[in-house]
Amino acid sequence: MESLELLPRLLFLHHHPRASSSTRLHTTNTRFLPQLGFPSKLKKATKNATLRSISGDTDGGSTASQDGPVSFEDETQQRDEDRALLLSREIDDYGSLVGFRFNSSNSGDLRSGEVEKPDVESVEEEKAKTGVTYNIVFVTSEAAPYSKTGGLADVCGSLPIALAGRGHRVMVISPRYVHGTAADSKFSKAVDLGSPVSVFCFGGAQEVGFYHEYREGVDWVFVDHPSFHRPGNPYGDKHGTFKDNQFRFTLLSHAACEAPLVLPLGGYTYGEKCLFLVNDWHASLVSVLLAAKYRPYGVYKDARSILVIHNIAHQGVEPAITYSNLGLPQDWYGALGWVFPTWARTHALDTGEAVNFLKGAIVTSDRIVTVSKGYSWEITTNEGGFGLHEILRDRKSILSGITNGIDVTEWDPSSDEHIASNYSADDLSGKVKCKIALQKELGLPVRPDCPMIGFVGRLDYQKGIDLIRQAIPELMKDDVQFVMLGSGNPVYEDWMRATESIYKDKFRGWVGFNVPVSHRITAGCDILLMPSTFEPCGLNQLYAMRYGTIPVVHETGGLRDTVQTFNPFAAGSNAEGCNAEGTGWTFTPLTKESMLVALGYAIQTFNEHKSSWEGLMKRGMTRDYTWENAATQYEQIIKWAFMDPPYC
Ligand SMILES: Nc1ncnc2c1ncn2[C@@H]1O[C@H](COP(=O)(O)OP(=O)(O)O[C@H]2O[C@H](CO)[C@@H](O)[C@H](O)[C@H]2O)[C@@H](O)[C@H]1O
Repeated sequence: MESLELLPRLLFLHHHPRASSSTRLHTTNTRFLPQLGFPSKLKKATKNATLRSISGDTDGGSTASQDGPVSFEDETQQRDEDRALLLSREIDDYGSLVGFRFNSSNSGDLRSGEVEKPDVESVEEEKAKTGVTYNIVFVTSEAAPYSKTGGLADVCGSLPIALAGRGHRVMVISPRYVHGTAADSKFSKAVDLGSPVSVFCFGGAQEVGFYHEYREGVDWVFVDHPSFHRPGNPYGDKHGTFKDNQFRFTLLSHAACEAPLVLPLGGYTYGEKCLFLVNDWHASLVSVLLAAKYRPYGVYKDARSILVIHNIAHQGVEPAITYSNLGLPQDWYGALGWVFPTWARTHALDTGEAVNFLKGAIVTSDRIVTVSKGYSWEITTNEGGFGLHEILRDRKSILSGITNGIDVTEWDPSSDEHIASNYSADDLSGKVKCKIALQKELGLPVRPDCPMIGFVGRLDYQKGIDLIRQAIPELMKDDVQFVMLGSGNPVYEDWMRATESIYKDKFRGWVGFNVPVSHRITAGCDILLMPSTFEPCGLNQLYAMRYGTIPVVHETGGLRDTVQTFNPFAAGSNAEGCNAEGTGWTFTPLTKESMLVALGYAIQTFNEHKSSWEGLMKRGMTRDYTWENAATQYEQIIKWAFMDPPYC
């Protein structure tokens, strides 16, 4: 079946108007067997493990075999011999191969990086968790630990591992950001696959390479191109946002569409029947390419795409004239076409016409997911949709919200290597040691009794820094300490430095991006403040609760969904607050006054009601933050996506 599945692709190569690009790739690359698109290097390794043994399809097998027809008995014998290679396969109701597992020890030489050796029982156990397994391809501009500016990286660094752990075959594709610094070592285990492809966009053929690392059950694939090799973060540097981001992420999207077809990861391509999880605007072109460039030629007709919106404020909007650069058929302009409202136009002759990448994916993807239920509703409102609310309302029937999980191994106070002392809900004694160590590190007076408030995040309008700025003079009158870690808008960075010099004994502003320090603040503080103007999910409040640090948050999006306000009078509670409810405080409206009231409650409870405070800490620390729950929900949405016909 694998061979049959590849057929449409081959037809496409002959009939596609842009066949020149892709055809050259497949027919001139001597690493590929002409009839199947399999690398010649694999011929030896798969000599016994013919394609028939993978698909169970005898027709497909005879087409595929290099050694002539093989009888059923021979085939069975071969299957037994190759048992170490092929552990299980998954065929859907239509006979298509939808998933398989194989023992990479036989093909270890083909797989770069670490070699996983699953045993048959554990693989079967994993598969039992899900019933059906899928080939899932995450496309993202950042994935921890390789690249990170925020929560997108956290999600794309940990959800794939959770899904792979449940038996799916999972690939993550993101750019290979290297620029000759120590940070490049994060990519050092990824090896060059030696299979560059040419993609057509921006007026010509652009050659991109692929690097690969197999880690924790996931194929981490990095798209290599000179435009990803420059100082700064994935989106910009000290001079601002890179001006060629549309080019860079168009490359990523084109490369991501080719990867499942051409990269023999662990010996086999992912093939056409895969599920693309496209994250935010940087990957949004994938959904449009599937519908406009591939599917009309029979390629990816069995694939589906799901758009995951982590932040609707960033949409990838560029002048309409850039459409012709994107490598899309001219008559698909409408998918990305976008007109700014009159008030947002810059001058009288401005027609407001633009291309909007995120809109393109909202229109063409098969399902849409946001990172919390609350946010999935908010983006359909005038206030929360950033201009896309009406289109989202139209697609409401395929819009869902799934609250993020977190990496509970990286964020575990009982084993965290970044913090001064480990602790858990059963033994909280280490937490105060973390606080003392943090106060020492920051040069603040060492006072375990003084409530310490923390903030960690991008210094961006979204994160409510203006509210903190307004509230600081009043807050600093209280007996508190406040530490902020963040980078971003230079205005806010300067303000943090200036505030530190005014309140030397109370305030610290750490300008920069520093993961170990973020762990130490999360562990050392008593309270974490998140006055976000909007927050699709928010991860820091989850990290905080897991570390026994009480979140005080604006009641919005995922913050409202995940933080429950403390209620000392819940049914059955006694004077000591036993059986009380809640894990923090939420406030609304988004004003300085209501934020200070919520902070006041938190400070008072910390100072005067120790047992209630401990209850708050323990309730937060013992919650389930794993990805299991979210992964199950993603599986459901994937299943629904495959039940419906694809967008075309
Ligand atoms: N200066 C710094 N030093 C070290 N670490 C820093 C840091 N600044 C931020 N971080 C880290 O970056 C991550 C930020 O995650 P968030 O979810 O809070 O926000 P973000 O807005 O980036 O993500 C978007 O995507 C995520 C994922 O879906 C949603 O939760 C969120 O609401 C949405 O806005 C956390 O791991 C945090 O610790």
